[in-house]
Amino acid sequence: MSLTRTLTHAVSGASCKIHDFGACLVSYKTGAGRECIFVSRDAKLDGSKAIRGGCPLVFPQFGQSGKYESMPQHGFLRVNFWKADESTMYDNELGAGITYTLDLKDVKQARGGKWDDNTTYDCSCFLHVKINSQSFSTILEIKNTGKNEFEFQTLLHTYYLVDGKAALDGSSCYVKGLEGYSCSDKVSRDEYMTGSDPIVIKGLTDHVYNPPTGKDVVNVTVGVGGGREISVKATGTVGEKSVQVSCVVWNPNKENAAGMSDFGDDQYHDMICVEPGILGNEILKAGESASLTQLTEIL
Ligand SMILES: O=P(O)(O)OC[C@H]1O[C@H](O)[C@H](O)[C@@H](O)[C@@H]1O
Repeated sequence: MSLTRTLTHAVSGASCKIHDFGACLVSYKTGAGRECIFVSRDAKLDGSKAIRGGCPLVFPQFGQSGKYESMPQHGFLRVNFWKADESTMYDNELGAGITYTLDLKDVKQARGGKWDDNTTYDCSCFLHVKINSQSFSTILEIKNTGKNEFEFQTLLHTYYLVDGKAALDGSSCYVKGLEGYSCSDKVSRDEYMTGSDPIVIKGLTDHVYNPPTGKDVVNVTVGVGGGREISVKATGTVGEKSVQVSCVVWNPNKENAAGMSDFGDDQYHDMICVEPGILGNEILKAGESASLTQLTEIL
């Protein structure tokens, strides 16, 4: 049985592939057939490890916070099998789409800390994927189905394919639109405000950009090599209110690529991760839902 489902938008010819493990979007091709998503050639696609590439889903923690330290990095969504809800599939003039679901009771791997087998929390997660000729969107929705509120972080860890091995060429691979954000550099431990220069990959890059007060949405333009650009817009809600969305920019560079068994030593030239996330330790009350929406348009 194949673990990957292909969705095609008949009118435009655009298509995407979604892997059941982690409901990971592992390919999006425009109507003209251009691939936009990076997946490592060494990625494990058999459910034995989080997929190295695509759009891994992060929840209830980003990274390895002290609070849930017994839970593996980035939480449990990316390392469990989700169910495709075939009743939600559609393909019409505006686009094609499908919804995947994961209930906490079906989470077999990476439970831990406050989310271990004795947890007092419960949740159901939904990933809505939509594609059309020039864009794809992923909406991650988390519903608190338990009796207790919980604190969480969530993020869409999207790996974009960079053409022409240009990830380290700042003239064609960059992120614009994060001016005035506060940057937390996880490598140097520096904290600073961004200026007007685009963000470029100079070496090992692991930056968390938090927006200034009053700015909730992420709206960036990403250079992905060969003079091509994409637009990434992201919004977040918790309950009825809109919340601030941060943006992580990551490239493992030579030093970290060498240490990853599921990433080709030279492949850091071929990708840039631009990862919108709700990282403010929001509280999700019983019965409420949170959502993180990412819309990527190929310009
Ligand atoms: O290796 P992973 O667990 O997939 O994490 C890959 C990367 O994810 C994010 O971008 C984090 O900011 C990085 O610190 C981390 O290295």
